Amino acid sequence: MSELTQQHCEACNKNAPKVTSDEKQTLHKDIPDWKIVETDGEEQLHKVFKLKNFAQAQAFTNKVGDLAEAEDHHPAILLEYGKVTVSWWTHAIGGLHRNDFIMAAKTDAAFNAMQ
Ligand SMILES: C[C@H](O)[C@H](O)[C@H]1CNC2=NC(N)=NC(=O)C2=N1
Repeated sequence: MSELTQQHCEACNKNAPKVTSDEKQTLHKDIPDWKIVETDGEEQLHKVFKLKNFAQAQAFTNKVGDLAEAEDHHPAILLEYGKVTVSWWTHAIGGLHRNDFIMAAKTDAAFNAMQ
């Protein structure tokens, strides 16, 4: 499990630093299944999680929501039957902050704990 799961988000404002491309490469190695995609000119982390049915997908969605509230860092989540798509990025800076990699790692851990 990535040691990012043990870390916590720092408060973000518009002056917070985006990850450099070196940091991005290093951090991505801890969460290799996440895709880095550009949406409306802003980089985001995306991953699709497959679950057994709607109830399981909803339970996982709620866990991710609880993590988000605990860290005051919030994702976009698409809940479908047997499938949850999670996207992390930092709205305040229009891109990726270290927080997003921490939250992606915590999301993976929450998923793994349900299996
Ligand atoms: C004050 C509070 O920390 C901010 O509004 C937070 C809330 N959650 C957030 N979540 C994400 N993903 N990006 C942000 O910039 C952000 N800002």
